[in-house]
Amino acid sequence: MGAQSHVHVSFDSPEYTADVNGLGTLRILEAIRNLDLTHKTRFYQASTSELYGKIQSPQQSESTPFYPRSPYAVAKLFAYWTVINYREAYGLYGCNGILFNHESAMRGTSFVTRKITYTLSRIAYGLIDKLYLGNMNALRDWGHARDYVEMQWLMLQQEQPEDYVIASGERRSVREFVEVAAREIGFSIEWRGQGVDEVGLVSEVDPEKIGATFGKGRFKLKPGDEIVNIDPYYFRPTEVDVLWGDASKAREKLNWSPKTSFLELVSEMVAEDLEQARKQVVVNQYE
Ligand SMILES: C[C@H]1O[C@H](OP(=O)(O)OP(=O)(O)OC[C@H]2O[C@@H](n3cnc4c(=O)[nH]c(N)nc43)[C@H](O)[C@@H]2O)[C@@H](O)[C@@H](O)C1=O
Repeated sequence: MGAQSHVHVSFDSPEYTADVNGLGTLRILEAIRNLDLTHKTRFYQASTSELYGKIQSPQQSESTPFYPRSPYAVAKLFAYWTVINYREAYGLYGCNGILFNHESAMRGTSFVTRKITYTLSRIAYGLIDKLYLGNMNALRDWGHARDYVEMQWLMLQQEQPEDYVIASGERRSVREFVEVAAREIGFSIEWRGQGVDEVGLVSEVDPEKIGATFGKGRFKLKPGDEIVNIDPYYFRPTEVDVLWGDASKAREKLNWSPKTSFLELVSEMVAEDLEQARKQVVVNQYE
C-alpha cells in the first residue's frame, strides 16, 4: 500500500508519482510472478475514488466509468487495470479496494481534514493565528480509516478476488468540515466575502464546552477574530469537485458497513489534536 498519496503533490512531481504508484504496483506483481508466488499470494491494491475524478454519475459505484483528473489518479488507473490484468492473465488473487477518503488522527497534516483539526486546535490555544485553505466548496465522502481497514481485510478473505468500493455514502464540503470541527472545539464560525476573499470569523463561543476542555485563560479566541483565509496556492490545476460513494456491493456481499459516523470521526480527530496542542503549550512554557 506504499504510494505517493497526495493529489496536489502529484502535479508538482508527476513522474515520481507515476513511477511509485503506477510502475511500483507493476514491479511488485512482476516479482510475485517471477518468484512463482502467484498461487500463494493475495494482493491488495490501494485503489481510490480519485479514479472517478470528473464524475460520470452523481454517486459512484464499481460500474461507474472513470475520468482521472490528476497525475496521481492517472497512475492509480494504471495500477487498477494492471491488477485486473494479472488476475485474468495469471490467476493472481488480486483485489482493488476503491477507497473513498478515509481519515483519522493519524492522517498527515497536509491532507485537508487533519490540517483543519490540527490547525484549529492550535489556533484555539493561541499557538497559530490562521488556517489557510484552498477550495472549500469541494465535496468529499469521508469515513474513518479504521472501518476501511476492516473492509480491506474482508475482501482478501473471500473465495474469489473482486474489486469493491468502500465509502460512507455521505458527502460534505470542506467548509462544513471546518464548521463541525470548530463546534467540536467549542465555537462557531461565520463566513464573510466570496471567492478568494472569503474569510471565516469566530461568531460565538460555547462557555460550557470551553470551560470543560481548556484550563483557565488558555482558550485564546473571541467573537470577531478572523481565523480562516483562502490561499490560492492550495487550488489544484484540475479539481475533483465532488465524490460520493455507493458501497452497496460491500454491504450486500460482505455485510460491511461503516461503524463510525462523520461526527464521531471529527470529534475523535479534534480530541487528539486538542491534546497535542495542550502539550505543546506546556512544552513552550519551559523553552
Ligand atoms: C481518496 C483520496 O483521498 C485523498 O485525496 P484528496 O481528496 O485530494 O484529499 P485532500 O484531503 O488532500 O483534499 C480534499 C479536498 O480538499 C480540498 N482542499 C481545500 N483546501 C485544502 C488544503 O488546504 N489542503 C488540502 N490538502 N486540500 C484542500 C482539495 O482541493 C480537495 O478537493 C488522498 O488520501 C488520496 O491519496 C486519495 O486516494
